[in-house]
Amino acid sequence: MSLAVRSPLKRSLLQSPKPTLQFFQTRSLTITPRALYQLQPGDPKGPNEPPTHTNAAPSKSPLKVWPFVLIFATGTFLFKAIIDQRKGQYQAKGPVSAPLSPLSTPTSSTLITTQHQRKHKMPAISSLGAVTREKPLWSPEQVTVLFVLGGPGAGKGTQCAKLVRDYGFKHLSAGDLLREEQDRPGSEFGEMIKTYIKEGTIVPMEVTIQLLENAMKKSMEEEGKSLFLIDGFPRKLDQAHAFERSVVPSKFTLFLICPESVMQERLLKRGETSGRADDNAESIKKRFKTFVETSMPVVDEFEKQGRVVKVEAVQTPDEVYEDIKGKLREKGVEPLKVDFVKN
Ligand SMILES: Nc1ncnc2c1ncn2[C@@H]1O[C@H](COP(=O)(O)OP(=O)(O)OP(=O)(O)O)[C@@H](O)[C@H]1O
Ligand SMILES: O=c1ccn([C@@H]2O[C@H](COP(=O)(O)O)[C@@H](O)[C@H]2O)c(=O)[nH]1
Repeated sequence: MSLAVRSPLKRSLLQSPKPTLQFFQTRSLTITPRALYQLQPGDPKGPNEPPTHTNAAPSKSPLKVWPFVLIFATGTFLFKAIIDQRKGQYQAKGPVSAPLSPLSTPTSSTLITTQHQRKHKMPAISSLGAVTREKPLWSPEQVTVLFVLGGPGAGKGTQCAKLVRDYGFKHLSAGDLLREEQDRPGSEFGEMIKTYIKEGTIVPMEVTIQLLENAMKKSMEEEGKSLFLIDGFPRKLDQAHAFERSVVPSKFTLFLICPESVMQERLLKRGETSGRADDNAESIKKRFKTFVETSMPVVDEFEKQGRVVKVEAVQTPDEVYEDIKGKLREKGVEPLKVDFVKN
């Protein structure tokens, strides 16, 4: 676009040498040697005295001014065109929301609106910079992450509670973080999260990854914990790639295998008391569909990379946990040692 605009103007300037020539001819008069010059009334009498006359004949040639006007106008036009083009790439047309504390990173005030956000009609997000990072924030030596995946109701939360007790992990449930953000007064994402959860679909990764990163930072700063169990995440390939690229590569994924009929029964039972908007037959059906179509490809990809530990999750919680412990041991992950002191 810029070429089409620039070239006719450029051509007209190049094809017309006259204005430039006229300009230098006019200027050359002012440097006429003093000896050839007759002193006029009003001319300065000394080197520090200004002239008092203004009787120089006004130039009749408009070409003296037009080259400058043309160059200035062209420059301004091109500058504006470039700025507008860049704005279109990075900004939404809609209103811009202010940063909000749990989702904002204090160092970044960048306005990011990705194609993804536009496609999903998300509001422009201030300070959700985590996913734009090209290098991971932490290395696997600094931070250990185990993902815990499985269908809805497979028992991820139940098993994570046991692992926290025995291994000293920090448990971060992506679903819990999203529900917390949904209920936070003043959250600009609350309504959006509510809709995604009710429909059993996956909240855009920018929000979930920023919530996780903020929670990880908090845990490291306040509790000194850098061993994380990330439960119910990543639920989609884009999340998996973005998290490992910009936050930290995971160590491996613990995957709980459970038939839908068993999970449905558990969720309907849980729904009697959980108060969760998605523990009902209609939402459960949608969650199962999302799990098969969107989340299983994540497990499949990690499995191809040899990074999945699979455990059957139909037995009692304690039996499932025994299997998990055995598999973790094979991977070199051991429980915290407790020394009992005999009296
Ligand atoms: N092995 C098990 N046997 C029977 N019930 C179980 C078992 N594991 C978990 N439950 C029960 O099933 C319900 C779902 O468990 P849990 O919340 O741990 O699953 P989840 O995978 O985290 O679910 P979601 O993905 O919906 O958060 C809970 O009521 C829990 O007590
Ligand atoms: O990475 C994630 C994790 C969860 N969600 C949404 O939250 C609900 C509930 O998740 P649970 O793990 O069952 O608590 C899930 O159905 C998704 O809608 C998400 O979008 N992204």
